[in-house]
Amino acid sequence: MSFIDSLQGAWARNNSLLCVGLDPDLSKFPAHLAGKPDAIFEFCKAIVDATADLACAFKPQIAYFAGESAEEQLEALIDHIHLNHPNIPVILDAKRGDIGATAAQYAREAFERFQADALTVNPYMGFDSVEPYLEYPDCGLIVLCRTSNPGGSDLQNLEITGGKKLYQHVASLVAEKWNRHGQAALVVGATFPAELADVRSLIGDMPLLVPGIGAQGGDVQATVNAGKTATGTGLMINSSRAILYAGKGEDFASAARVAAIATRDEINKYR
Ligand SMILES: O=c1ccn([C@@H]2O[C@H](COP(=O)(O)O)[C@@H](O)[C@H]2O)c(=O)[nH]1
Repeated sequence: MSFIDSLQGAWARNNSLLCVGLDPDLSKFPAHLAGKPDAIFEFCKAIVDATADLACAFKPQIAYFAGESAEEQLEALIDHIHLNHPNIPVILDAKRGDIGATAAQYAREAFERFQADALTVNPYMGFDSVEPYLEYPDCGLIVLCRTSNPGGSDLQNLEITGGKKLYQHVASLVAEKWNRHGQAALVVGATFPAELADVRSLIGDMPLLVPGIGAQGGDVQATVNAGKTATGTGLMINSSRAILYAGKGEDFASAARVAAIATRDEINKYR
């Protein structure tokens, strides 16, 4: 099944636009996991199993695994999700971007080694740097457009030809030219709801991955109002730290579930 079909199924089945981010930071783990060789896998598996009926997607951020030389635990985690929660797509957040020959290897890594359903990519190097990912038409290609961090404005808000801003150009370029197989989505931060509404007006119903609620303080009501489609979907609203570290003890997964329910329900209030 394609990423887009799987996402649409999860939106409907779980009645949820919540993407649970998997950013495993050992320094924030509960004490009983300290020193365990597979602590990252065990932590993330418990979060996944506690939230799978509440989510439309899972988003592991590769840096948290690679920084601990734990890529094998990432492979095991994605295998676990596919086996036990086959209807929830996995977005590998790696923000790749390089010349075509290298991008082809990044595509193999994401879609063949890790078996991710979608990958985040950086558009800065242009079309030939994203073309290799189009060889995997069932996999999602999620392109950075207007990121949630304050420094995103340094380049993405620059006015380019015709008074357009760079992020607006990226949105239209992806929607009109790069999305040859209907597999594309964009990243737009919840911390910039006006730009989120602007991007939605440029791209039709293309899905948006929206980080920035929770720990980054983005407003849920403004985010949903700005980004939803006419059917009240179109969004993967990510929260990582606010869910993962909602509890500090052995019951961390139950605490994460409570936080995920509250977030899903708040999102649903405004759909
Ligand atoms: O613009 C962007 C793109 C990606 N991210 C990633 O999303 C999560 C956010 O984590 P929180 O703990 O919910 O703040 C993290 O993996 C980032 O790398 C983003 O924040 N903004």
